[in-house]
Amino acid sequence: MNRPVYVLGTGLRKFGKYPELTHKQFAVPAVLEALKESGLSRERIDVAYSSSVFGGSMMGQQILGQLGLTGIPIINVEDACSSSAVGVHEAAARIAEGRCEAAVIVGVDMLTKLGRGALPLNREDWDAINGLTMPVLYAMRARRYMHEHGLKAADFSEVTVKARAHGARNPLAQFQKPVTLEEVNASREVADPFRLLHCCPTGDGAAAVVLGSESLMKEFAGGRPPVQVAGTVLHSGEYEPGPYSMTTSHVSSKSARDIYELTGVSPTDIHVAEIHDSFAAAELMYYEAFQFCRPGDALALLRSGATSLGGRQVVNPSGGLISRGHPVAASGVAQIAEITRQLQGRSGAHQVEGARVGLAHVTGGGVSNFEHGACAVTLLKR
Ligand SMILES: CC(=O)CC(=O)SCCNC(=O)CCNC(=O)[C@H](O)C(C)(C)COP(=O)(O)OP(=O)(O)OC[C@H]1O[C@@H](n2cnc3c(N)ncnc32)[C@H](O)[C@@H]1OP(=O)(O)O
Repeated sequence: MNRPVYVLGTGLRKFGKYPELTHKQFAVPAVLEALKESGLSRERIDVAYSSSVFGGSMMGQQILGQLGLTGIPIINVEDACSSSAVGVHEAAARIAEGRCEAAVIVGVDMLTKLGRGALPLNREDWDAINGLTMPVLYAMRARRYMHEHGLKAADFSEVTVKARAHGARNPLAQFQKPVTLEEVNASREVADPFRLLHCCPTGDGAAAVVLGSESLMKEFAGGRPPVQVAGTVLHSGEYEPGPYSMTTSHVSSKSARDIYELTGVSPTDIHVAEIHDSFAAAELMYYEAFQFCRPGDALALLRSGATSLGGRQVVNPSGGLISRGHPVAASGVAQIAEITRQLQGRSGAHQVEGARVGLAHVTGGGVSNFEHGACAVTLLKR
């Protein structure tokens, strides 16, 4: 059985710093917003998926219990940055297979509670013991990319300038102030070649979506254009014992190939994408993984303006992880909510005009000998 699945509702909190709130307090309004948009009463929700990497055990029960959404399966999903997109992947499969009619998926993380500095890593992991924090891991990949394609560190700054220009138009972004190339290049060094403004920030965030079957979509469309989940793909990296390459994005390239094959959509059909720009260099690498350009042409694509608002294939209109923010477990579902609103023409000053096909890509999890822990891609169509 393979039934169509739709996004019935979205809930997005403004990302930022909320030290006075608990995870539960911050996430509940996102779920309420998504439920309200969906038009579904709580009794119509069959299953819930909840993600929080740093919030602690049973976060789903804490959030949904507050809303009286109990007595249904509540499944807590942890797959680092991809966590809540994995929840969407699983929920969509349940609905497509006819095992349920409606699901709510929520992601929340409050990273400011962790204090300053890089995100804490697993102290039993070999790479982590050797100091491979996320900025360092991506810095190594960026150095290799510079070597292979003749880029300078300052070239990555152009990604940040675009991200911050987009974020400045998004009232829900963590950073809403544009920056200049000079400001990015003058920001403090974090991990060569990255400076502070090449990195996504740590911050607090929560987002939710409600997915449902076609019959529910018809019953509760609420006057908004229906947005279908045309396909989802989930891959974990290959395990490679011994020396392995950290400089390529095999798992994202494989996920991109698979989503195009699964949906019959080609790279040039994508009008809008939210791509995992955790560090500025990553956005360029992922242009190539998603075949928006040939290997080595990513900087030229960026400079052409094609991926900026007003361009033909806009990447990260929300500001992406660099400007909208990256509260780990909230990011995947936030991207999917963002693309849904884009396809429905509801994105205000950062609207991609005429967008009908969009994708969300999130990848993460640093584990020794794995390229990435999990990469999730969701393709949405109006
Ligand atoms: C495998 C995968 O692919 C998984 C992934 O997604 S990897 C990505 C996961 N996320 C990360 O790794 C987060 C990356 N960023 C960081 O670790 C941190 O931002 C950092 C280490 C670069 C800086 O942290 P820090 O030095 O402790 O800065 P902090 O004390 O928090 O902030 C100082 C100021 O700089 C600002 N700031 C911090 N990080 C910033 C950033 N990345 N961009 C812009 N401003 C930033 C803060 O807002 C703050 O400003 P105010 O004083 O005005 O509030």
